[in-house]
Amino acid sequence: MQNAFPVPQDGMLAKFRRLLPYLWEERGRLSLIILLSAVASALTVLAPWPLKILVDVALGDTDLDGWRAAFVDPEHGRTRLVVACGVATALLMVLTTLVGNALSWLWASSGHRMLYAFASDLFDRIQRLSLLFHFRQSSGDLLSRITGDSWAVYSMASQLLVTPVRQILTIIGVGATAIMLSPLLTALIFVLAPLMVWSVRRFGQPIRERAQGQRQTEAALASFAQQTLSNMPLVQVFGLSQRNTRAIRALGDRLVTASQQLVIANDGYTLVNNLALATGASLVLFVGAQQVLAGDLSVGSLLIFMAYVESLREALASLLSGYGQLRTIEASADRVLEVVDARNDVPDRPNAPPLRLSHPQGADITFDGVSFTYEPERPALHEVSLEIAAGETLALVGPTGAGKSTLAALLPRFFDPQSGEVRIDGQRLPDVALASLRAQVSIVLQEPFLLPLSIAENIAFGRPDATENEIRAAAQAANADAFIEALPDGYDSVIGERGMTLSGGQRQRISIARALAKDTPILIFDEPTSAVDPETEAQILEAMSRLLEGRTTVIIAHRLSTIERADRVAFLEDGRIVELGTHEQLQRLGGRMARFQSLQGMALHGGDDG
Ligand SMILES: Nc1ncnc2c1ncn2[C@@H]1O[C@H](COP(=O)(O)OP(=O)(O)OP(=O)(O)O)[C@@H](O)[C@H]1O
Repeated sequence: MQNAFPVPQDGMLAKFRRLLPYLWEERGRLSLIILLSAVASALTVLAPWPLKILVDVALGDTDLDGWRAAFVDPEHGRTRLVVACGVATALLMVLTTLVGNALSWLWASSGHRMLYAFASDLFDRIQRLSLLFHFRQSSGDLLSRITGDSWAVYSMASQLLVTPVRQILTIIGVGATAIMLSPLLTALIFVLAPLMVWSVRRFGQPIRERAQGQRQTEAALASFAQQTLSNMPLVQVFGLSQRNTRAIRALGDRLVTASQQLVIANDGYTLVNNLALATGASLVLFVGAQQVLAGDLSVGSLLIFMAYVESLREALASLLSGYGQLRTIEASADRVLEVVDARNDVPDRPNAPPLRLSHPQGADITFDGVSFTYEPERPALHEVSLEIAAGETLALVGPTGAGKSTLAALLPRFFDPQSGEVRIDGQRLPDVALASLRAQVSIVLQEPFLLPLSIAENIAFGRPDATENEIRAAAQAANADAFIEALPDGYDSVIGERGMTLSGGQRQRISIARALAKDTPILIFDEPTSAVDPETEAQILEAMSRLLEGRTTVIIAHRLSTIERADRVAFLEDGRIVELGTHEQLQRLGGRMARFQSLQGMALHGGDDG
């Protein structure tokens, strides 16, 4: 499928800068997160200190800035200091947990708020893009951009702001405290830590690759299952169930292998991680012990260093892994910014006036030298000119691919012609507010479109303020009231709920009722070709006649019975109107339309109610 997006050219930082407004919206919470991160870093630095004081002062003989004198009283020996160290350790642990919880809570709420604000803006943007864009872009791809790639804004805040602030503060705090205790050991851990992190990262790479492999297999399995489930009639008629089950099992086997490989890679990573930590810790222990023996370092300070080795390794690893994820985040940012930057083919001019209609019934429609092309080399419409008078019903007839749907789609501005213009009551469509134009147009599609809502809601779709009586009146006029009333929940029956399904003819009558309820002066009707029984067809035709009254209707007609109801017929071939007139005129002319009709005789007459 052709991609509807231009290739993004910006650098990584420029892309991230464009997502900053979403972070700015959360500035209050983010500031609090940064403040709490500083507290968390301070707690990490303080955590091993009670142990040092316990070892050096309470158990040993060092007098640390008068601590010994203050806490070790001659009466109770060292007990008071031991208790104080125990309480301090417990307090630090509780505080660390509480601050960690507060941080998780704050980040969960503001991170997700940013994510959903961004995803809903993206969804809104996608809904406004022209149908041309949607023809070119698969809905699955757009869905993955909304639900998957919009996480870029969350990950960006996390990896470029929240994590680095916390880890850099920890590194500074740990580094400064360590230098005060022993510059030599500090130098050693600062040289060792990046090496330890590098070795861990080096062996961590296969995990990412294997995790990706596992996700791809999972996605293939889900997509295969989804395709199978949505094509059940085909699966059953062609007896594909066994073949499909074999394919699912094969995918399942691949998934098992991928999961095993991931576990092996994870175990290997943990092993390297622990080896790296053990090497670093034993080197610090060795050099530190020499210093203790030489009287240059206390035992408690050595214990602090041992704790700091782990804290530093953790902080650096987290910083580097965030850095490693930047490319992935950038790839997602690209995909969401592509949607943000996608050119809107049907721009809505700011401050455009609303469409003003000048007839009591319907509106004059003019197609003036309109050309349109989906793909450059295959024009779908060639300089089509056509006038439709207010209140007239015009049937568009022609072979498949002639351009009937394309011509009709220009009216609600699903897309704009590349040349020529469309006017309603003399006003060029791009000159009026898009919403006001679409408010005057109803569509009944060949494939009736119903949402999993109640029948009443489906009818009132284009006019949410319709009263119960108006909904019922529309259903009655569409010959739908009787079958709706016969349903267990009547108008409150929800489509698709508890197996509630409707026949093609019933669905069609609901979509006619919807158009009647919207009650617009302009109607586009794509006539259903599906074979319905003569009684249902007669009911649809009768409902359709009521629908056409007092409106300007463009009807893509496939049946003789419909063509005969139209005031005029435009016969299209290869994107051109080749004949135009009343049905009788075109019959008498004995030209393309008459020939087409006689060739299509069976289809045109087959469903006719006459
Ligand atoms: N989404 C699209 N992308 C590319 N080309 C398209 C697209 N839709 C239609 N076309 C092409 O434009 C031309 C006109 O198509 P259109 O659907 O308007 O014809 P139609 O007369 O309504 O046909 P049908 O009766 O089969 O619905 C055809 O050549 C078709 O292949």
